[in-house]
Amino acid sequence: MTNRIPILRVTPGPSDINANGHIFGGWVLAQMDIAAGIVAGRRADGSVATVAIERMEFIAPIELRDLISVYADVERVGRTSLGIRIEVVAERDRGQTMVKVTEGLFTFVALDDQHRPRLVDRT
Ligand SMILES: CCCCCCCCCCCCCCCC(=O)SCCNC(=O)CCNC(=O)[C@H](O)C(C)(C)COP(=O)(O)OP(=O)(O)OC[C@H]1O[C@@H](n2cnc3c(N)ncnc32)[C@H](O)[C@@H]1OP(=O)(O)O
Repeated sequence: MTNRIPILRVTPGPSDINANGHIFGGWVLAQMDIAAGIVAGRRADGSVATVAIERMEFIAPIELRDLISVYADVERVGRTSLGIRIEVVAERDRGQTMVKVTEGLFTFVALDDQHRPRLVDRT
């Protein structure tokens, strides 16, 4: 994990805290969607849209001062769709502690100019 390059590095803000004092799941889900969309768009060489969140697991809470790294990789290339696996790691205690906080598998569809599914080059 430590040698991999994250697609995003980001910190949550005070407005992202929920009633438990942790970060809203929706905030991290949005970061995952952005990172996975970048990877899917690169692989599909153009526009993509999220069609499904096939799996999403909140493993550990995110804290306000965490530095969040979002990793995303192409897991599957279909006819017009791509499966992107995402892992989110929180860095805390000035880099002393790394915690895997969420993981997920999102499906994207490559889009043409009319926003309809477009074939992805599978070679
Ligand atoms: C040089 C370029 C660099 C680019 C660098 C880019 C950087 C820039 C990054 C920005 C990245 C932004 C990322 C935005 C991410 C959003 O936020 S998008 C917003 C939320 N999503 C939407 O609004 C999409 C709404 N849905 C739709 O418009 C339509 O459902 C779609 C996506 C056009 C698909 O239409 P459809 O008629 O359902 O398509 P259909 O032919 O039935 O299925 C197409 C494929 O999807 C699969 N599929 C459909 N439904 C499902 C499902 N529920 N579960 C699993 N698979 C499914 C099908 O199995 C099929 O797969 P293939 O067998 O072809 O591989």
